[in-house]
Parts: sequence; structure tokens; C-alpha cells
Amino acid sequence: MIKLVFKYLEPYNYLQKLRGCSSIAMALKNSGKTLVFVTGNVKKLEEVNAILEGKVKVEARSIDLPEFQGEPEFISVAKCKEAIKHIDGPVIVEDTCLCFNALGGLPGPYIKWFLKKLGPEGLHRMLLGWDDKSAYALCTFAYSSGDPDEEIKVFSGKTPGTIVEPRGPTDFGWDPCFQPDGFDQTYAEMPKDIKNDISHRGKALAALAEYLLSSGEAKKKMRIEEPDGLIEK
Ligand SMILES: O=c1[nH]c(=O)c2ncn([C@@H]3O[C@H](COP(=O)(O)OP(=O)(O)OP(=O)(O)O)[C@@H](O)[C@H]3O)c2[nH]1
Ligand SMILES: [Mg+2]
Repeated sequence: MIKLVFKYLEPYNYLQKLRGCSSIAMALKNSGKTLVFVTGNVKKLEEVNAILEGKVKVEARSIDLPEFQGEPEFISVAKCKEAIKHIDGPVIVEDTCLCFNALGGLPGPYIKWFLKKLGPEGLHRMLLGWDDKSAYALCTFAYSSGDPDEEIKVFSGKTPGTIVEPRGPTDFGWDPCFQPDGFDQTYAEMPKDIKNDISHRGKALAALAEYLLSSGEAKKKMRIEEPDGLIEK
């Protein structure tokens, strides 16, 4: 029963946070500036579009940014600094980590290479010698207003889970071997909308959307839709 309540309450919280973000879409539309998501990963893009649909209009640019090393926040900020060299206007980038607790957080930001070489089955096998199969997915967005002199903002989302034998469709990365806590399905098995509601990416985007709406700094660059109509800030 508790499991069931958790299952439905948590997604609801994130949906609540995103509600009302249609003003961001209007704001960016009317400022003549579109928020550009720089990524080379179409599956990430699909999820970002689904999560922000009807709230924030994102334009994708496929640029193969360097894969930096270091802590997640450093990597995302470094990616963002690279991205703004190519884009005129507001930009977001994202970096995803899959962290095994038994391995002190590795592969972490290096998951892309582990996945490429081992696949989801190999990731599961990495933990065969360990009792602790717990892990977490971490998503870190970095946002720049486009002005290189302004501070880059970072928004993170973390979802705890367990590394299991792969189950479900294999169309997105390590989804088949990650089972989020409180669920009996892997990310790959669950409906996309449920994944997006509880995922590392969904949580990070909720925080980003909240910032764009509430920050005076971000608002100054945009026109914001108010209940009485569109007014200039
Ligand atoms: O099963 C998954 N569920 C997810 O929700 C998810 N998000 C990212 N990934 C994979 O994890 C690595 C991150 O590396 P990454 O952040 O550098 O991404 P990337 O290089 O593919 O794109 P980008 O850096 O151009 O945005 C890459 O292999 C991605 O395919 C996921 N796999
Ligand atoms: Mg990358």
C-alpha cells in the first residue's frame, strides 16, 4: 500500500512543479529567443521534449560536444561553455551519470563508455561479486542565458534504484538494467510517461523550469505571460 502511495504521489509532485510553465514557452517565443538544447543524443531529446511538452519549447542542436572528465557539475558547466560558442541565445546542455554505490559512484559520468563496451547485461555483471546492487541515476542540466559573462546555472535530479538483470526494450542505453526504488519494473519496462515523471531527467527539468519561471534575472530577458495577457517585464 505504502509502495502504491509513493508510486503515485511522487510523480504528482513533479507534475505540479512543471504546471504553469506554459508561460516560459510564451516568454521565449515572444522574446524572439528559443531555448536551445545542445545534445548528440536523440533519446535524451525525445524525453526532454515529452517532459516539457506544452510548457517550454526547446529547439535541438546536434553538436558533438567534448566528453569532459570530473564531477558531474563541472562536466555540465564545461559542456555549456562549449555549447554557447555555437549558439546565440539561451542554451541548455545535460550530462547523465549512472552510479553504483558498491563502486563508490563509478561508472558515474563514464557510463557512456561502459555501456558502449559492456551493454546493459555487462553492467549488471559488473556487480555480481557485490552484495550491494544499489545505484542512482543522476542528471545535471546546465543553463546559460547566452551571455558568457553571466553565471551558468546547474539543476540536478537524482533517482535511486537497483541494478538488475536487463528486462524490457533495449532502445535506450542502460534503461533495461535500472529498476527505480518503489517500482517492480525497470526504466525500460515502464511506460515512458511514468519514467519521465519519476526519472533523474524529469526531476532536473522540474528544477530548471522552476528557476526560469521564478528568477528575476531570467525573466528580464523575456516577456512573461500573465493571467491578464502578455505584459512586458
Ligand atoms: O538508459 C538510459 N536512460 C537514460 O535516461 C539515459 N540518459 C543518458 N543515457 C546514456 O548514458 C550515457 C550518458 O552520457 P552523456 O550524458 O555524455 O550523453 P551523450 O553523449 O549520449 O549525449 P550528449 O552528451 O550529447 O547530451 C549515454 O550513453 C546515454 O545514452 C541514458 N541511458
Ligand atoms: Mg556526451
